[in-house]
Amino acid sequence: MTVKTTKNTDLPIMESFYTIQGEGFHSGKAAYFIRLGGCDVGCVWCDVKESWNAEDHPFQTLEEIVAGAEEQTGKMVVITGGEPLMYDMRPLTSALKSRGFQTNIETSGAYPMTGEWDWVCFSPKKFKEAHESIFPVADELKVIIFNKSDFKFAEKYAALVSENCQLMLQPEWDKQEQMLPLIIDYVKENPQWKISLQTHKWMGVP
Ligand SMILES: C[S@@+](CC[C@H](N)C(=O)[O-])C[C@H]1O[C@@H](n2cnc3c(N)ncnc32)[C@H](O)[C@@H]1O
Ligand SMILES: Nc1nc2[nH]cc(C(=O)O)c2c(=O)[nH]1
Ligand code: SF4
Ligand SMILES: [Mg+2]
Repeated sequence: MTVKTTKNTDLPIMESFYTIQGEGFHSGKAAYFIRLGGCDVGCVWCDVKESWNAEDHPFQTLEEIVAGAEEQTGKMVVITGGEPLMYDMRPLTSALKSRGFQTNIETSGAYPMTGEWDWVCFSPKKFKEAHESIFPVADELKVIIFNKSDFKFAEKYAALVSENCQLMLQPEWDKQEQMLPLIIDYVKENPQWKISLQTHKWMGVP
């Protein structure tokens, strides 16, 4: 019998799945998602509240996590959650990169940046201030538009990220009908922004 011990590089994993990146700059590409358990940001409209309590999700070793990625054909991995930056992301990203994976992260930026990333999608939240370490390394700023005041919130972060950061506005899923027309008008007036839709939900894939 082998006894499973918990190492401090183990991580709580809610789910892992090979799908199509539905959102943002890499939308439409095949990607293996690894969803970490644990988030204390508390977005009222969060579409994955089951992820919040880390204790609900079993720990996996780095070897187990990477083995799951290696079962798939694609080489792009998206680390999401929950809030991945609640954990030190150096061991996981280094293990993935040493096996030739592209490492992408979806994060609120509410915790200090750790890890070795090929693509950083920064989605700031009103519910918990972002840590300044994310501003220079964000490749993509993806702001969720839940109400009109979120355009001003988006511009506040656009001024903080680097000049070549991609600027994306994504309607909150349940507010799409009201917010999408406003987003369309906004992007026409402010063409530095692009629209991001949650296309996986339209396609009926995870
Ligand atoms: C569930 S979060 C997990 C990663 C990280 N905690 C974050 O918020 O970036 C993944 C992405 O989904 C977005 N998101 C969450 N709930 C949403 C909703 N109801 N409508 C649109 N986007 C949503 C987040 O802003 C984030 O960009
Ligand atoms: N297909 C798909 N694309 C996504 N892009 C970001 C997601 C996330 O929850 O982080 C997500 C997701 O949950 N599914
Ligand atoms: S930060 Fe991300 S996972 Fe956490 S509550 Fe907000 S949307 Fe959900
Ligand atoms: Mg999602």
